[in-house]
Amino acid sequence: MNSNIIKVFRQRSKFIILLIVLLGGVNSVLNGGLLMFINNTIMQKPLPYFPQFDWLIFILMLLGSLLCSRMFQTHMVNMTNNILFEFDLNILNRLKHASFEDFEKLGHEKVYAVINDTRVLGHAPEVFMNAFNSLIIAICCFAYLFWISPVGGAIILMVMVALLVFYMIRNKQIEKQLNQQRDLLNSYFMHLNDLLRGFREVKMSLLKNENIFTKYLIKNRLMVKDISIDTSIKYMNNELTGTYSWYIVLGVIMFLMPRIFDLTIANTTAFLVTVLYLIGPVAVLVALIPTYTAVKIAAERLNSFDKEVGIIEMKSRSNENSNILDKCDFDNIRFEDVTFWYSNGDDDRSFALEPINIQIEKGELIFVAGGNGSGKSTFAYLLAGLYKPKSGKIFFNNQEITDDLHFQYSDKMSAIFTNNHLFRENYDNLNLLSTNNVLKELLQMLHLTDVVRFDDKKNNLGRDFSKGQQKRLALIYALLEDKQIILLDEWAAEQDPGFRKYFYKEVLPILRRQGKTIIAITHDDDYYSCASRLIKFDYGKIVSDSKLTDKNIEINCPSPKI
Ligand SMILES: Nc1ncnc2c1ncn2[C@@H]1O[C@H](COP(=O)(O)OP(=O)(O)OP(=O)(O)O)[C@@H](O)[C@H]1O
Repeated sequence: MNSNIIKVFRQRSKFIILLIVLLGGVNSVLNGGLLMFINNTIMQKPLPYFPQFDWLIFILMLLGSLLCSRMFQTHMVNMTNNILFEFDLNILNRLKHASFEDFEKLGHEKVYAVINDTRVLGHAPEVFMNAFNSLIIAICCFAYLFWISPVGGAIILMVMVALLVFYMIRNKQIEKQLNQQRDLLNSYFMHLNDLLRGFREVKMSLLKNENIFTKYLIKNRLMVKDISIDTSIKYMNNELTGTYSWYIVLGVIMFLMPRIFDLTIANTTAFLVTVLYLIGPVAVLVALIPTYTAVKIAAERLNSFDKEVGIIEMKSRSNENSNILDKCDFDNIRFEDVTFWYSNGDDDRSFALEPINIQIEKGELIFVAGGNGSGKSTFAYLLAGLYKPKSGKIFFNNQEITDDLHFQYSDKMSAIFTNNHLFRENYDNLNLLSTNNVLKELLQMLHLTDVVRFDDKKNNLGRDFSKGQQKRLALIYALLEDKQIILLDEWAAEQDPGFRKYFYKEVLPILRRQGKTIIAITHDDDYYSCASRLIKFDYGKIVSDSKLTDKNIEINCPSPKI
């Protein structure tokens, strides 16, 4: 089982675990005691001590058991919920510190499925503790049976062990099916993700609508249903075998044992009552087998999730380097022989960027151009610190960006990617109130004044915008973040021709005058002359890098003070 999961269990206070085990143990012994008490009363055997107070002892045992039971359950509820919380926290922490690269490889569906796994794991202690209690009761019962008749006790023990072996063997087959079910859950979330994100496209095509449901989602559920029925029937068969084996045991006690071992009626009755009493705890122990299998599978999946997301040591964020990049204003970024590639397998590179050597200076307005698939966005991800170079180095103000500086490096710039996401909440704590004059000027600059709806209560803006308006709003948010470097990936693609011209000829120069360094990926060759530098990519390689004349910088345009 994964070391992290064990850590979550181990982190519980030893005292609480000991208390729970103790309470469970005492309760089980009291339960066993109550059974013997009842048996003795049936057999009309008086108690060896204080027989005249048997009723009081019975009540005291009952109260003791109730009290232990209640305390045990309360602690269990607390522990289970704390563990569930810690599992959630563990996953959220992983995501918090995960790199974009790891997350991209992982996919959304695995995150959803792994959250499911934590639910299974969180309830594990409860089940195991109940099983532990049942085991103690079973041990007490067997001790009692051996005490009444060692041979009889041995026979029943043998039957039980045989049953257990039978269950274990059958369970091995079921485990494979449960693993299959878990794989199907992953792909179910993947298709569901496709459906929910592409709902509009699905509704536009009868064929797509039909296929995504029948060939993927419903087919997946059908397979899960079939496997689930099969495993449930296997478990049911196991349980029926178990239950009816008990009746055979009862038959042996009733008809065979009195004859073979010469048991008295009183002893036979004691045997019967004890075995009947044993059915409950043994059933709990047997029910543990599927739970154990489910827990094992969930733990393995969580383990591989941990590995895929990668572990980033928290100390790397808290060391003395932590604010090394904060201390200085942006001066330059330098790529030294930076390479990157996507791979299908171990050595199979589907696309590779050839070593990049460039230097970006403060105040530049760089356009990055090139055909589709030439590597512009991959370069942008490297520049943004979302991808780490496979080889080579990136320097920020001559400071090498080592692994522990990557998050800070990314934080130095604002980026708007092609498939930019507008968040529902104001996670950046921006001032989005209607009283913010800077915001008002930016809205004016990007022609959104009449479109935007302020929500002063939530310090947020309404979200009903067209694609082009969303990009403009994203740019406003990026400018409110007030970072010195702005990275734009085909930002103007959704803008109308008039606004596009205004953007290239007026907005970008204003931003430049304010000291921003802008790197914009663009296919708008009509406006390449607006840049101070043009970098062209082709087949993963920079094929040209030319400085242009700064003719568009001095434009008379109202300049918002940001
Ligand atoms: N996550 C990924 N995994 C594997 N290959 C990828 C991934 N992202 C991009 N690629 C591949 O890398 C190559 C370069 O892609 P990139 O997105 O950098 O091109 P681009 O120049 O930005 O193209 P476009 O102008 O179409 O946006 C493409 O061949 C693409 O198939």
